[in-house]
Amino acid sequence: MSPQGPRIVLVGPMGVGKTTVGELLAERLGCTFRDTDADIVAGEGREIADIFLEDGEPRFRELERAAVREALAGHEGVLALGGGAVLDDGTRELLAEHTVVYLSMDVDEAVKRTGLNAARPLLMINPRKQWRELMEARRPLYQEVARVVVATDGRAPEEVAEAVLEALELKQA
Ligand SMILES: Nc1ncnc2c1ncn2[C@@H]1O[C@H](COP(=O)(O)OP(=O)(O)OP(=O)(O)O)[C@@H](O)[C@H]1O
Ligand SMILES: O=C(O)C1=C[C@@H](O)[C@@H](O)[C@H](O)C1
Ligand SMILES: [Mg+2]
Repeated sequence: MSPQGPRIVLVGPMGVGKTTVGELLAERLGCTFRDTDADIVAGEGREIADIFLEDGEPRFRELERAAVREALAGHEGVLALGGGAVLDDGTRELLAEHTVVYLSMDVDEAVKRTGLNAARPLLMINPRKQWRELMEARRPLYQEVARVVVATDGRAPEEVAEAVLEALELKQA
């Protein structure tokens, strides 16, 4: 158990429902929701896509590691991390001892959820292949940091939130 820091940390691929489910969980637990992607945008005064373009992914991962460190130390509600945060060794180390939940989905669900989204240019070209490769590379990293895995396929956000509370035995009668 982590006596301080977030009650729940959500990890998982983009579009899996970290924000939607995180806000529901915060409501259920009577605490606040925070998202490290939003912290980075606020801190930098730039959109994430611009940080990637202007400074490159390695710099973004450094900023993300700092944002995760700060949020783990200073936020006591529900915390969502960026979809690629687990790629960084240092960020994964920071997550040890925290209550991390991996929200998972299969490739079909990922393609359905994100669709042809212009905000995700990487996924415009052969989205199924991109998703398969991304999931194969990241699944072991999500599993490494997570205390529990909650599948989101075919479940409404409320059902996913319920399953998270059940898995963590945080459900109130
Ligand atoms: N369980 C669910 N079933 C169906 N649709 C969902 C579910 N959870 C979230 N969605 C929808 O999928 C989209 C992405 O959800 P959300 O923004 O919560 O994901 P995210 O993990 O926070 O994504 P990002 O990594 O981009 O921040 C939204 O349109 C949301 O309404
Ligand atoms: O999957 C990823 O690598 C990313 C996911 C987003 O949450 C952002 O953190 C950023 O767009 C990178
Ligand atoms: Mg989100």
